[in-house]
Amino acid sequence: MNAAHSLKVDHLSKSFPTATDPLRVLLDVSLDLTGGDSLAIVGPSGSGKSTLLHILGTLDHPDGGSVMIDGRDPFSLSENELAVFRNEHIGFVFQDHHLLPQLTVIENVLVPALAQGKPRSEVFGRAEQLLESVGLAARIGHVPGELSGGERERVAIARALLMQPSLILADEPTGNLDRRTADAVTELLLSLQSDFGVILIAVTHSDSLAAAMSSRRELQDGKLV
Ligand SMILES: Nc1ncnc2c1ncn2[C@@H]1O[C@H](COP(=O)(O)OP(=O)(O)OP(=O)(O)O)[C@@H](O)[C@H]1O
Repeated sequence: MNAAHSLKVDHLSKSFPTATDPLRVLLDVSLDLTGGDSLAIVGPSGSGKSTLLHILGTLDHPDGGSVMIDGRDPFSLSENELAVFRNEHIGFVFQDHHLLPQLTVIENVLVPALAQGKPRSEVFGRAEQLLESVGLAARIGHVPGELSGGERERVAIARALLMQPSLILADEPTGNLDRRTADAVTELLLSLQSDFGVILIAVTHSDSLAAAMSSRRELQDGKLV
């Protein structure tokens, strides 16, 4: 557990405008997590899982309620401050992993640091170590197109951990993988998350991923139950 990392969500709400009444997706969502916690969010299609993940990732604003990450309200920051905050505090692992096809594996892992102007020499060693942790030390000079789906997902995990985030948000991280590869990626993600004391929130339809996390909540009628 890493008490320095915290996520506190209080009475979050979000609607989207439509031609008639607004579509009320999140009505009253609250969460209280600290470093080392892992939470699976499940729920039917359209229940608002991705909407919630986008707000927790500070990629979208809530209509009401509050989000505090490490005791700070990201939505009180300016656009530029928020971009830096997001880069330093939040790692993303998405189903289609968003790796840049023209960059090598290690360059992809370095992207969050280079985007922030950190010298390559300062972070290269950590990127190498992370790639070793995910079993890809021998592949650092390859491009994503030369890797399997599970290997690409492991690059995305290494990239998400580069900036020593407080929070990792995963959207269907094993959705495109066969069962055996999915189980291996799940095990790796959870073991690194626990070693680094990061908070992990994963949206998933996978029962085996949800069962491996320390808690599981369902989004139902705009609330987590
Ligand atoms: N930008 C938007 N504008 C209008 N409606 C939206 C917008 N984004 C999402 N919605 C609607 O909000 C609801 C929740 O969508 P969301 O993508 O969060 O669901 P989900 O639980 O992640 O679904 P799935 O499991 O199918 O990915 C859906 O009815 C969707 O159509």
